[in-house]
Amino acid sequence: MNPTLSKFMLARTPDRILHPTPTMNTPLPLNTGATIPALGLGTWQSEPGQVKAAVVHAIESGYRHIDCAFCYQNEDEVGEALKEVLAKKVVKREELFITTKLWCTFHTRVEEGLGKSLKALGLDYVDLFLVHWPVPMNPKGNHPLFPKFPDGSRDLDKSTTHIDTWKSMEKLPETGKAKAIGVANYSVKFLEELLPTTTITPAVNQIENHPYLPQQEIVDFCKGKGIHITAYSPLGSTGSPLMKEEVVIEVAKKHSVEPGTVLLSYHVARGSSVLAKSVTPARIESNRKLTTLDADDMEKLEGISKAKGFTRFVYPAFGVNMGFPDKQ
Ligand SMILES: NC(=O)C1=CN([C@@H]2O[C@H](COP(=O)(O)OP(=O)(O)OC[C@H]3O[C@@H](n4cnc5c(N)ncnc54)[C@H](OP(=O)(O)O)[C@@H]3O)[C@@H](O)[C@H]2O)C=CC1
Ligand SMILES: O=C[C@H](O)[C@@H](O)[C@@H](O)[C@H](O)C(=O)O
Repeated sequence: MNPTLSKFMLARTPDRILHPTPTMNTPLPLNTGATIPALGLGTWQSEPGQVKAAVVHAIESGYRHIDCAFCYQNEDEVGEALKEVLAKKVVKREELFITTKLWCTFHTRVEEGLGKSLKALGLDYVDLFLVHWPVPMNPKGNHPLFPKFPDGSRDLDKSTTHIDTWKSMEKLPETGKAKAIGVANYSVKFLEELLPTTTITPAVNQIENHPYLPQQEIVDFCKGKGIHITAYSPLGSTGSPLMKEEVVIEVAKKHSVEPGTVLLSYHVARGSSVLAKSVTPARIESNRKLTTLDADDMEKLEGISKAKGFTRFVYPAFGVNMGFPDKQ
């Protein structure tokens, strides 16, 4: 083993680097006994008209993990892509890892929410079903996805809580329609509320995560509870601003790789899986590459937010204290 890596693993965080030679489909363990491929293709803001081709291209070029959500309003097109690759026998269903998410206006209609996604995706089951945000919104408001009050604030459903939502989520694995269940955008505060009430521990917490927002507290907390972290917006979301970050470029040059490779590999080095969105064929291909980062690389990447502070790119105006340390 690389002596620097070995020193890092022993001296700092013993089991932090799980896969010294990661690949896009390195299987990372979930608390269900299943595994999740290290890299997934994101589909948020992938426009209808573009997302089918992106998903087909990704699967044909080796991706096995696709991240979807009902509120992305493109699951029918993702479904067309899945139908095509399955019909062409590029891949078998059981070789794919498909995630989707329960939208906020469906917290009191969990089975119905999953059913809508399954229908759009053309699937009998998903590998992972996540509560998208721990915030129920009014199912009978003035919009099916984003109900608002006249003053523009989000119309929340205060008659129920994310804890009630999880009780309904827990009924899904026995139906076979969701192999695993989990959460997204949960802070330590919300997990501390939820975990004492559960019969099934969430398999995954999908969170915004990148060198501008390392979220060490929730990463460590989840690790202690056996909850796998999936990192979203690893490139800094729309426009991929982190690709231009000097330290990232420096680490990429050292390894003769693209900055994207560094940004994606950072998560796998922490034991997390990671989602990168692109509808551009060359980027979908380039994002497949992961590399091994050593202790010095990780320290440099961790130094970015120490020097510049935190930046969170995805913070919808729910008007709720999410318990994120960078937002208090
Ligand atoms: N649970 C949740 O609440 C959330 C989940 N997610 C999930 O995570 C996924 C990834 O996060 P997302 O916010 O989309 O952002 P990413 O960090 O993946 O960045 C996407 C942006 O980077 C561009 N890009 C992709 N690859 C490259 C490359 N190699 N070089 C230059 N630019 C590149 C894309 O452009 P282009 O497409 O034009 O190529 C797009 O503008 C989402 O799509 C979604 O599936 C994201 C946010 C919230
Ligand atoms: O998954 C991506 C994001 O969470 C996205 O679904 C939300 O930011 C949504 O657009 C909102 O405004 O609440």
